Amino acid sequence: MTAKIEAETAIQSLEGWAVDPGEGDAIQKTFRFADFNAAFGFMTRVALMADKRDHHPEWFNVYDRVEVRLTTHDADGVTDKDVDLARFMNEVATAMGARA
Ligand SMILES: C[C@H](O)[C@H](O)[C@H]1CNC2=NC(N)=NC(=O)C2=N1
Repeated sequence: MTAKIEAETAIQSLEGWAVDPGEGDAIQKTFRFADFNAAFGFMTRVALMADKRDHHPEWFNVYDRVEVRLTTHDADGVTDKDVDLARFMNEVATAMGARA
């Protein structure tokens, strides 16, 4: 199993990510896109990679906004799997023209 790491440590190398202030160890980020098409394109690309890695995001979409929360359920906290998926999301979001 992947080892648990501090959420504060996890976000250090991740542009735009923050420690989730809610219950449980997790990291979070809200992505904004040009429209629903771009937001859903982002979600589609991420979903395929997440399933391939067997590591799935918690997320919520309204129109051009995608709110993401990452945690590793099996480890009951944040792990490198979350860091890797967060980094992939940042790359895809940039490619999809996400707003800063
Ligand atoms: C059985 C299956 O491999 C596990 O439930 C996987 C699926 N996706 C997962 N996703 C996340 N975010 N955390 C997990 O611990 C996890 N575990």
